[in-house]
Order: sequence, then C-alpha cells, then structure tokens
Amino acid sequence: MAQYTTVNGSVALITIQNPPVNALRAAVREGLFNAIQKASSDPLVRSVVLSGQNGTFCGGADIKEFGNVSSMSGPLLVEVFALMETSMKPVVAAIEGFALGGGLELALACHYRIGHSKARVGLPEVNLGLFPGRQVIAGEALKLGLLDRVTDHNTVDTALAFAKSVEGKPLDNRRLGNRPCPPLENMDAFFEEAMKRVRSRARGASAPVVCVQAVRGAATLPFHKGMELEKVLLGTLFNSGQAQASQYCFFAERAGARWSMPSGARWDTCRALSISTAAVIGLGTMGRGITVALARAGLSVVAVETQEHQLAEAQRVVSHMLKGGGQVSYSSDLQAAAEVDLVVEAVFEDMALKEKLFKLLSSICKPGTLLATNTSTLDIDRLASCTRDPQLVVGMHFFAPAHMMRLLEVVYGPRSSPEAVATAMQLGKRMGKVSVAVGNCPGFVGNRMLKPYLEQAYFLLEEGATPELVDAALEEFGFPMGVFRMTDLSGLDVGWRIRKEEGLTGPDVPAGQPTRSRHGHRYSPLGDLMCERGRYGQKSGRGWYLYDKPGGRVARSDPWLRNFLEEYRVRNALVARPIHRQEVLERCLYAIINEGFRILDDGIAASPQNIDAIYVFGYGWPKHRGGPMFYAGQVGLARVLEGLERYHLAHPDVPHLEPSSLLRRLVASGSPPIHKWNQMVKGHRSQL
Ligand SMILES: CCCCCCC/C=C/C(=O)SCCNC(=O)CCNC(=O)[C@H](O)C(C)(C)COP(=O)(O)OP(=O)(O)OC[C@H]1O[C@@H](n2cnc3c(N)ncnc32)[C@H](O)[C@@H]1OP(=O)(O)O
Repeated sequence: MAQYTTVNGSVALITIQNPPVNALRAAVREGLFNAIQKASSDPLVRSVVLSGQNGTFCGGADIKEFGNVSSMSGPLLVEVFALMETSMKPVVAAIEGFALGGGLELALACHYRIGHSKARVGLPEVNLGLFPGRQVIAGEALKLGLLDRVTDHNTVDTALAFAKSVEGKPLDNRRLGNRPCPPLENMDAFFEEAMKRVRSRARGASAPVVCVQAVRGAATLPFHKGMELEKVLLGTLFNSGQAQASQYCFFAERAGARWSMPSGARWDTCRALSISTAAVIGLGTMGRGITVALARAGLSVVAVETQEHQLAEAQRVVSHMLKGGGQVSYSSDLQAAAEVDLVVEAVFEDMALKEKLFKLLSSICKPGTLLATNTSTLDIDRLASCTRDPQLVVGMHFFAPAHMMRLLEVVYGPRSSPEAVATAMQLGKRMGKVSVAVGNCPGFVGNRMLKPYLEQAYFLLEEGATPELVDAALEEFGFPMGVFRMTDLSGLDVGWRIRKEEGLTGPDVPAGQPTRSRHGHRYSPLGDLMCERGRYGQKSGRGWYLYDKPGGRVARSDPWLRNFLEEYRVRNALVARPIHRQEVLERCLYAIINEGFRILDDGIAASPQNIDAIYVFGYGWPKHRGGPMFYAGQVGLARVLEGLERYHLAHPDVPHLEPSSLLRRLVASGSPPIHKWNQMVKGHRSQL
C-alpha cells in the first residue's frame, strides 16, 4: 500500500500503491503512517520523497469508504498529515498525474512540492457534496504557490535530488500550518460578496456555500481554530443527503462505460471497430457541434451540407470554434462520405428525409462504415431497415451544444451489432462524453422521460399556473432553467415537429378531434397554439417569455401570454385555481420518475444509474439531488407512489400519472435500496 525504499544513501522514497488512482483507503493511510514513522526513526535517513505508483500521485480519499464511515479503520487522514508536517526531516512530494482532494492535502502536508508540468492539482470535493473547488495544472499551481517547482523531467528523480539538497535545512517556515494567511483589505465585504455570488450559483447545493464559510474561517482564524471549524463544517456535509447524491453521481457517471445489451453482449467482450475518419451530414446547430466534438477527438472529419449558404456559414462557425485545431474539410456532395469509417447524420427530425438519406448513404459508403443518426426520438430500426448492413446502424444522440454537453445516448436497435455499440461507446469516450447505451423506443430514455414532464407543465398552465411560477419552483429545486425557459431556449418548434410526426397535431389529426384530447387521453394544445402564432422561443424573440430581439437571452414576463392563457381557459371552460410550488414539483418530477421506472422495466435502460447519468449530464437535473431515480429513493418510494396515485385519481385521463408496475412492486417488497432495483425488473438482467 505504501512501498518504502532508501535511495542515494539518505533519502527514504515512499510510493503510494493503490491502483488505479492511489486513493487513500485505510490500508494506504496505515502504510503511509508507518512509513513516515520508519523514516523518522532511521538515523541514516535525512529526507523523504513521497510519490505515487504508475505516474499518479493520488486521487484523494477513497470515495467508496464514505458510505461506511463508522466501519472505517486505520489512522485518519488528518493524523497522517500531522505526522508528515511535524516530521523533523524534510518531506518532498513528487507529483505526477494528479493530486486531488485528500491527495493534494497530503502534498500540502509535505514541506516541498515538485510537480510534473502536466500534473493537475485541485480540491474537487465540492463535486462530491463536500468542499472545496476547482483543479489547476502545474504551471498555474506554481503561480498560486501550491507547488515549489515544476519539471518536464522525471519528477521522482528531480524530487530525490531536491530532497538531498534540503537535508538539514530548517523546516519551521515550510510547515503550512505555521504560515499566516496574508490579510485582505475589506475582508468582511469580500466574503459577503463571495457568499452572495456562490449562493446564487449553487442552486440549493450546500457544499459551495459551506466552502465559503470554511475559507473565511481559514483566512481569519488561527490555524488550529480554522481546522476545528472545518471539521465541524465537514461534519454537517459529510452525512448529508446532498453528499450521498453527489457521490452516487460520481459512480453513475462511470457506470455507463460498463454497458450491456439485453442479448447479453457487454462492454468487456465486444471489440470496437477502428475509426479515424468521419462524415457529418447536415450542418445546422447540432451538425456543427458534432463536427467540432469529433474533430477535437482527433478524427479527420468531412462536414457535408447540401445547401451552399448553410455550408459557408457552418464553415465559418466551425473554424472559429476549432481555432485552427482539428482536421475538417467541407463538401456539398454526399459522395464525400464514400470512404469514411463513420457517418453521423444530423439533418432535420423528419423520418421520410432520414430514410431517404440512409438509403443513399448505404449505397455510397464503403462496406463496414458505421452509420449513426443523431435523431432524438425516431425509430433507429426503421432507419436500419433502409440500409444494406442494418447491424451497422446505431443512434448517437448528442445534446446541444454537442461539443460541450457531456451526455451521449448511444441507441441500439434490435439489429445493431454489439461491435457497432462498442464503437459508438468508445467514440463517446474519445470525445470526453458520459456515454450511456440505451434501447430503441420513441424518445429513447431522455426524451421519453421529458415528454410527461412537459405534459405536466402544460397541464399546470391550463389549470391556473404561469410559466414564471412553474419555472421558479423547478429552479429552486436546482434545475439551471425551468421547463418553460428551457423550451424557449431549445425552440418550441422542435416539439411541434415531433408532435406532427406523431399525428398529434397538424393536418394528420382527423377532423372533429376534441381540442384537449387525443386517443381518449388528455392533451394540451398550448405548445401547438404558440407555434401557430410564430412563438418559437428565443429564436423568434418570443415564446413563453418575451425577449428583446430574436436570439435574445434575457427572458421577461409577457402580458400577451397572460391574456392568451386567460382566453384559452375561458374558451375551454377551464377555471384557474391557485397552484402551490409543492404541486408543481410533485407533478413534474414524479411524472419523470414514473416514466423512468417504466423504462427500467421495459429494459430500455440497463440500470437506474444509467437513467440518472442521462438526466444529470443531459437534462440539467441537479447533481446534488442525484438524478430522478436516486431522488425517488431519497423521497421514499412509498411517498412517490402515494403522490402518483393521488394525482392520477385527480387526473384519470393522464396515463403518465398512473403508477408504474415496477414502482408498485418495489414498494410492495419494502422499498429496497437503489442497487437492488434491477432484481425486481421484468426479465431481470444482471447488475454488472
Ligand atoms: C472518511 C473521512 C475522510 C474525510 C476526508 C475529507 C477530505 C478529503 C476528501 C477527498 O479526497 S474526496 C476525493 C477527492 N478526489 C476526487 O474527487 C477525485 C475523483 N476522481 C477523479 O476525478 C478521476 O477519477 C481521476 C482521479 C482524475 C482519474 O480520472 P480517470 O479518467 O483516469 O479515471 P476514472 O475512470 O475517473 O477512475 C478510475 C477508477 O478509479 C475510481 N476512482 C477515482 N477516484 C477515486 C477515489 N477518490 N476514490 C475511490 N475510487 C476512485 C473510479 O471510480 C474508477 O473506478 P471504476 O469505475 O473503473 O471502477
């Protein structure tokens, strides 16, 4: 766990050994403690170098231990730090790879720190519901005073030579605990301003706010008092629901990589195809972002757009985004895709258009080309059936802006081969995405769950709510944007087009259909009516809110909308009633959760973790709430079930509010913890 050797006669070299990231689990802490003691008591040793195995200093405390603090053994981290800092022999940290969280604290307990120029250091625990904040690379760390020296050479060798050179030198001013924090002018005003800013950005997350309190304590109190305060504050966070949710997200983010298909094919048994060239077809907003994401991942990309003016504009925008990096060529001819390894289709969400395109691509592209569609809802299998090799067709559903959003839904149809899925998943990894493999159904996972969410939001407007009221409740919950601000941003016409495709609105709706009902179920035409009036959201300068100009970003309440809703209610004999924030949250969130349970039961998602990763990384679900499925567990499955039953009773014509059979089965079996839910799924697949 901590290897001990002596080098150059007088330097003890301690190497942390706990792959893959040298996390500080109990055995490592114990090993470090013993090694420092050994170095201190060996009269031949005059200095110490601390390093990590395999080019990795340390990824911090072992997050897997956090769920089970009471059974934790071995010395505490602070005890290891104290032993190191008070050592009478200089201790030099040799930082390669990364020193994060407790790993950086370990380095800070050393008397000197030498970092490789590519090393990253930081305290990212805020992402785990603990404090503090961001990561920096070695050069910046040097400027900040976190490192004493940066090297491009072998870091351990440099540190060994350095340790030798400081043997016998005084250490008092090298101990960080002895160094005063330089005073700031207007300290109080500074921290009050910082607190105000952090609170407004934290969207209900406690860790960033508590972090400011801890930093204030560190800056204003004597060292030991600051440490005491930090211990108390950390205690308030450590066992909080928010910390549990954030730590769950850490593992959910990585769980998608261990994908499986109902056929039994899985991540560790399938080989990905080799991909070095790609074509992106259709250069609207999505196509441009996808081009950038693929080029940044090192692929040579040909970007194809048949409309010349759109092609020229895309070339300008993509070149600007890539800033000279990346290999991209442009063409208005589909033949340019003939020799590529991968095609990503990103044209309009129109089945007939996509079918035609897939047929063409299938005849143009060389055998073995992977054909991917960026559709957000349409049937992958129907597209596959237009091609020569349906096993080489998958969905790669990116999220706007595609070069920035972390999520990639990789959609497999019944005929997609495991190799095709493995290839898309590996590409996702190359692009730095959180990739999740999901089955084929309308909307896949993310948009299938979005549908009941939007539906509830529209129904709430019909019943008396305003977009402002609904959005405020959701933003207070932690979403970066409420549902109406979000649809204004993405464009109301997107959903309108999909509803037309589904025959819910537009010319295909049979004459005489009631305005607020489809197939015997409640339907709200509000979104359609808005689009018929040209209110597409930000792009048209007006949607659920008013913007100063088309493309404007600042949303204002619109008196027109209030009148429009009032007239709509009168026309449809609806009586507005006061709606409470709690009802907004329960109806919107429980509707999402309920669909999540159905998706799990249908085998469309392989685990609740996968669903949660999709919602956190693609739909703005707040990380400190852990994703919809985790949140359901925190609220209590019985309470979610009771809420759905109550709302379904009040709205029997809304099938999305009818509790899913999996939720009922889970509650009947005593609401097991989330990692056991898969055992209750129809045709249960293993939890990997
Ligand atoms: C009990 C009281 C203690 C109180 C102490 C409080 C003070 C200290 C707190 C902390 O130190 S909290 C931890 C802070 N560290 C982090 O937040 C770093 C988290 N890890 C990462 O950011 C990345 O993993 C990485 C270190 C940058 C490496 O990235 P890379 O892409 O190379 O690999 P990954 O796929 O992310 O990880 C590989 C593998 O390792 C697991 N893992 C990573 N970090 C930890 C960790 N700190 N503890 C336990 N496990 C960790 C990760 O889950 C992957 O595992 P698998 O999914 O492959 O099984």
